[in-house]
Amino acid sequence: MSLEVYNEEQKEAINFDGKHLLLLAGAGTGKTKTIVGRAAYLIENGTPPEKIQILTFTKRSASEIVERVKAGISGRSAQALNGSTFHSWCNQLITLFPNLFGASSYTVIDADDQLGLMKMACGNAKAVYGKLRIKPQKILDLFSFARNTRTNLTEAIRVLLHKGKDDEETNEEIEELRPILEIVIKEFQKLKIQQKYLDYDDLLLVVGNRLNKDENARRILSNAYDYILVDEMQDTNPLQWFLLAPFENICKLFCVGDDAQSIYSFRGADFKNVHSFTDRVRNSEIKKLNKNYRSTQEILDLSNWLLEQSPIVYNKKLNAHRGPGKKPTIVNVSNQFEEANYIADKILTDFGENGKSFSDFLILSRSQYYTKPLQAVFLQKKIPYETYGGRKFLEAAHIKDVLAVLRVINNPLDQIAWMRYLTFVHGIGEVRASNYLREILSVGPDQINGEFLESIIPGLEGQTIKKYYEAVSENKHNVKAAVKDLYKEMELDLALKYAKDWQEKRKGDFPVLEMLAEHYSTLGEFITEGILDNSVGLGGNHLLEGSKIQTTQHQDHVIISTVHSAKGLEADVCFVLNVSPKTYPSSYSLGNSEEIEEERRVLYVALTRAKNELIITRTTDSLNAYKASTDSPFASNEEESAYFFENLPEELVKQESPLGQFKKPIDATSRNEIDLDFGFDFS
Ligand SMILES: Nc1ncnc2c1ncn2[C@@H]1O[C@H](COP(=O)(O)OP(=O)(O)OP(=O)(O)O)[C@@H](O)[C@H]1O
Repeated sequence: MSLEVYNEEQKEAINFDGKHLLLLAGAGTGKTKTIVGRAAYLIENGTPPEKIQILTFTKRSASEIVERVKAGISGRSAQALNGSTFHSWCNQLITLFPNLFGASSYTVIDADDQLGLMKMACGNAKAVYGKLRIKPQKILDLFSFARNTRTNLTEAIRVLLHKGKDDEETNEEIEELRPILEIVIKEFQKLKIQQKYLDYDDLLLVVGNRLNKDENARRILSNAYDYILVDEMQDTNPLQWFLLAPFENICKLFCVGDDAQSIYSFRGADFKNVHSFTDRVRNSEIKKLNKNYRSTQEILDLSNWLLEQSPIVYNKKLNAHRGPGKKPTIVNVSNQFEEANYIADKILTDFGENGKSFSDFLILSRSQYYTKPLQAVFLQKKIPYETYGGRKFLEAAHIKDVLAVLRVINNPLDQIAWMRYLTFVHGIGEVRASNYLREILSVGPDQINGEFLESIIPGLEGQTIKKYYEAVSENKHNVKAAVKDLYKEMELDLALKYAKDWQEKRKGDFPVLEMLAEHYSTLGEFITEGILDNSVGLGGNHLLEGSKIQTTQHQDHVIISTVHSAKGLEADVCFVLNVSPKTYPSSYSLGNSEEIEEERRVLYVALTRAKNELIITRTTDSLNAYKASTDSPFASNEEESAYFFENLPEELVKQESPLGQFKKPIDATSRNEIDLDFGFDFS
C-alpha cells in the first residue's frame, strides 16, 4: 500500500472508474500527489506498469512522479513505469515502433541547428527571400507557432507580426508576405527531409498524424497503453491536444490542471482549453480539489488577492489546510548585490542557527540572467546551489563540437553536424568544408569511413578528421567508450578553441558527458534524448534535469529556478526576486491585456510555491521611478502604468529593507510655513 495519505476528494479521483477524467484544481491542492496515487492504485490493481504513461512538462517532474510511485509500491513491480515529456515520449514511440512511424533513422535537431538549417533555406531561396525584411529566426517562430496552435500561416503572421490586427492595410501586408514565407518554409522542410532531421514539433506531428489518420496504428498502440496520465493540462497547446485526441479511443486519460497556472501561451497553450474538456473528450468527467496543503493562509491570502485583481474570473480562493503562519515579507533593496547578500545571509543564518537545510530554499526569478549576481555571491559564500531553466547542457558549444562527430556516424546525411565537425579542425574554413561535404555526400553512406575522409582531405587536417571519426566508429556500440576516446583525441583542440574559459568552465563538462553516455545503448538515443531534456547546474556542478545522474557533491543545495521551470516545485522558504514595476508585468507585455494576465499567472505560480515563508524582493529605484511616472501629470494611460503590487493592501505583507525596518516615518498632518531666519544676531 502506498505511503501517501489522501483526502476524500483525492481518493475519489484516484479510484475513478469512469473512462476519462480531468481533475481541475488550484495550486498546492495535491494534483501531482493524486497522479502519484492514481498510478500506484492502477498498478496495485493489476495494470502492468509499462501500460501506463505519465506525461509532464519537464523530465525532472516526470522522474519525480515515477520515483514516488516506485517508493510507495513494494518490490520491483513498478520498475517499468514510464514518465516523460511529450517530446521525449514521442521520440520513444518513434524508436519503439520503427515500422509504424517510419522515422527511426532520423536525427532530432535542437533550436541552434534549426536556425542553421533555416539560414540555408533562406540562402537557397535567395531570389524571393532577398525581398523580405524578416530574420530566419522569426520565420522559424512563425512556422512553429502555426504548427503548435494549428492555425494557418496567415493567422500566425497576423498574431506574431501584427499583434492580431485585422484591417485592410494589415491584410495587404500579410498577403504579400505569405507566399514568400511559404516558399522559404517549404525549402526548410525539404532540407530537413533530405538530411533526415526532425525538429521538436515534428516529433509530435509524426506521431499525431499517424494516430489520427490510421486506425491500425491506434489498434497497435491500444495494445501498448491502458492509461495516460497528464500533468499540467492547462499548458497543453493545440498540437499536444491533437496528439492526445486519438488516445480517447486507445486508452483512458487522466489529466490534471489549474487554469490559474497557465503560463505557456507563447508556445500556443490556451488555458481556456481545459474548460472545454468534456466537450472535446467523449465519456469524460471533471472533478475538483479544494484544499491547499502546501502553504500557510497568509501566503494564500496574498496569492488570492493577486488573482482577484484580474479581470478574468478563475473561481479560485485557496484555503490553507495548515492554517495561519507568517506574513509574506517584501524586502526593498537598493540594488542586486544588496538583494543577493540579504538572501545569502538569511540562508546562512537559517542554516546555521535555525537548523534548516539548503534544500529548504527555493529562489525564483523571471530569467536566469537576472540571478548572475546572486550566483556570484553564493559562490563567494560557499552556498551550494543548482539552477533550473536556461540553456541545456548538450547545447553548449564545446559539447556540440564533440556531439557533431557522433552525429555524422549516427546519420551520415546530417549536414549540420558535418559542417561543425569539419570546421572544428584548425585550418578548415566554411568554403573548404562545403567542398569536402559535397564529396562526402556524393558517395554512399557505407563508403564513408576514416580512410575515405583522409583520402579527400589532404594533410594534417585529414589525419585529424580520420582520428576523430575512428574514435567513434570503432566504438559504435559502446556510447561511453566512443565519447571517452573521442574526447581524448579532441581535448587539445578543444582547449585551444576555448582557451579563455577552458579550465574554469568547460573542461569539467566532459566527465559528465561520459557519465551521461553510460546510460544509452545507441548513439542515436544518446544524441536525441540528451538534447531533449537535459539541463545544467551552474556553480561548478552540473546536473541533468532528469534524475539519471546527479554529479553534484552536495545533495543538499539551494535551487535557483526560472518561474517557468518551477512548475510543481515547492519549498519551505521561497524568495521571489525583483517583483518590481516593469518586471511584473514585464514592460514587454504592456498594452496587451492577455499578456498582462499571463504575467499575473506567472507571479501567481511563483507565490504559491512557498510553504512557510515567502520573501519577495523589489528595487527601490524602480519603485521611485514608477511613482514619479504615475504621479506625473504626463502619465500615460492606466494600463501602461500597471504594476501588480500597486494597490497591495498593507495588511497582507510586512515590508523591510536590509538596512533596517522599512517604514515611512509619520509626518505632521498639515503643512507649516517654513521657519527660516538668519541664524545669527546682526549686532
Ligand atoms: N491529503 C494530503 N495530506 C497531506 N498533505 C498533502 C495532501 N495532499 C497534498 N499534500 C501536500 O501538499 C503539497 C502540494 O501537493 P502537490 O504538489 O501534489 O499539489 P499540486 O496541486 O500539484 O500543486 P501545484 O499545482 O501548485 O504544483 C505537497 O507537499 C503535498 O505533499
